Amino acid sequence: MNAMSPPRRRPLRVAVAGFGAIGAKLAATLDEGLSGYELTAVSARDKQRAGRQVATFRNPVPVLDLHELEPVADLVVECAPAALLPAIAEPFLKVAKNVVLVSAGALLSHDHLVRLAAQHGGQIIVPTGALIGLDAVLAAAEGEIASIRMVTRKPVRGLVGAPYLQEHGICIENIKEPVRIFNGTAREAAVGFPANLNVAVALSLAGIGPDRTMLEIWADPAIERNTHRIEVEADSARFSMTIENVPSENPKTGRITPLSVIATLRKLAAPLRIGT
Ligand SMILES: NC(=O)C1=CN([C@@H]2O[C@H](COP(=O)(O)OP(=O)(O)OC[C@H]3O[C@@H](n4cnc5c(N)ncnc54)[C@H](O)[C@@H]3O)[C@@H](O)[C@H]2O)C=CC1
Ligand SMILES: O=C([O-])CC(=O)C(=O)O
Repeated sequence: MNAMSPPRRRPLRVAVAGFGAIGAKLAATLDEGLSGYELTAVSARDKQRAGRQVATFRNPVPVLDLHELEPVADLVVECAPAALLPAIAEPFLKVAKNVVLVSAGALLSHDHLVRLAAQHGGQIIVPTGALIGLDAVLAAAEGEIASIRMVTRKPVRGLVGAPYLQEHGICIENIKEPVRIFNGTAREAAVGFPANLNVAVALSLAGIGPDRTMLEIWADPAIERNTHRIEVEADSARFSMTIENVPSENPKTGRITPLSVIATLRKLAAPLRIGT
């Protein structure tokens, strides 16, 4: 290398844990080429099905069990059911490697993961995901935020099966009008709606925490999109934002979510970073 040539860094080896609506799109994008990264493995519940999909990649990678990912990757992206978060993140954090995660709601019941990152020097990175505006919320949180309120509206098929509905005997399958099914804190929502409200927890962690971030959830038979409206009152600014997400093949997950993960990875490796 002469004095003028740029330093060459070896691409970061990435494992994608979970191969559903988010993981399959992310893995395919990594396979097509994302500067600074190399896909080295994926993990899926149905290994044969994932194997058939991965076989069509330019560079097919192995489909491994979760505990086999750490030795073959520098970074893991968690895109699996929330309950698997510790099994995915712990092996990486224990050896000071970074974890990008989308099941943000699960962080509240597994906050030891943040201590593990601090103890060993790794990092947990939570993309904005299906939400909007965490940059402004983070900036406002450097001052004083008086209140954050979010209202989520989802089509019925984006909410059915949530534990909160079952526990409270709430049946939404045949509703004809919008129904408010939850009014509480982000912490309570994470327990009651683990596959639906990661965004509320991400918002709370960016802002004033899960016990002060207030949330309403509406089941609305007339809408097609998962819609989140946020209202923030702070000493630096007042702002409100709405995002209307096109559902992916998983009706609980907005199509923008894997794109947010891809943008996060791109930003982590970029010579120019835009946004907070
Ligand atoms: N932060 C955000 O904005 C958002 C977060 N999410 C969350 O992201 C996570 C993933 O969402 P989707 O991709 O839509 O889910 P999905 O249900 O489409 O995919 C989950 C994947 O995990 C895999 N899986 C299940 N058990 C496994 C095991 N033992 N080992 C390896 N893989 C296993 C499944 O095979 C499947 O491929 C969920 O927790 C969801 O709630 C979803 C949407 C937005
Ligand atoms: O809006 C979406 O598409 C997904 C969502 O609410 C979440 O997982 O937090």
